[in-house]
Amino acid sequence: MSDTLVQTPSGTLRVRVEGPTDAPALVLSNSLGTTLEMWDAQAARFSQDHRVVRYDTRGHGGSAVSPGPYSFDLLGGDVLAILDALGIARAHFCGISMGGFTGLWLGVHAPQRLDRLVVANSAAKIGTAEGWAARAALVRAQGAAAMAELAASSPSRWFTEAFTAAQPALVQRAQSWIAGTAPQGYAACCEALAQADLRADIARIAVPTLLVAGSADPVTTVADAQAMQSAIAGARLVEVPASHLSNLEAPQAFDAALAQFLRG
Ligand SMILES: O=C(O)CC1=CCC(=O)O1
Repeated sequence: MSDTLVQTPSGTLRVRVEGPTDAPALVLSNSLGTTLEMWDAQAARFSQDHRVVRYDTRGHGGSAVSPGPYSFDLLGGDVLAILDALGIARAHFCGISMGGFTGLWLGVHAPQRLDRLVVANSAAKIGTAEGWAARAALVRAQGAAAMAELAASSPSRWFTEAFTAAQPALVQRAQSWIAGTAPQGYAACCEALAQADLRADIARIAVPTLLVAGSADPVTTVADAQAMQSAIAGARLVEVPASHLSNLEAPQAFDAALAQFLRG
């Protein structure tokens, strides 16, 4: 499987494209501390009838670790650069957590590039500015040691205890993504999250929107998704039996919700 490197003025982005070139495009955007591989199951399924475009968010995986702090103007602009490079005028977009926030940004700032928007396990304001700033400072100060700690504690943020016990290989694979994330890139994304707040803006989102919430998500809660549903006209909300990385913990429910929504 070969990846494409898309050039932007501030570094390259690792992009993987699968599926028929003339099919509707579906962009998949990863969460903090993961890579485009988090979407393997969804890419296998949806590339049957979509041109699936997934990428490593800046600072992650094989994408540039450009100097931070980042912002969602930058991370959203990266998606537009990918669409431009691939000659895609409009796409469906599905992002999870930080990737979901990128989707909200696109819904507010670049709706002309979106067909349908899926925002999974996310919120118009994720966590607190202080919490993200503290995490970024720790990672910048301690580097690899801090990333190892974050990898060790990631199952409690990402998965239910039952899933962690039942699926150790998958959980270890997810931990390998965060353990392999460049500290400077991770910190720069935490700094973007610290500044990110679209609560006053998401009412402007007019593209058809699906919100996916994990019933056991301690990071971005069902209440966060309900608040977005109240703000975004016509938004649908589906709750799946999972914690934060719901596409990994409940792929059948996640994929069914996504497939039904994309069918229109
Ligand atoms: O802190 C985490 O690992 C969970 C998370 C918050 C934003 C995101 O993308 O992941």
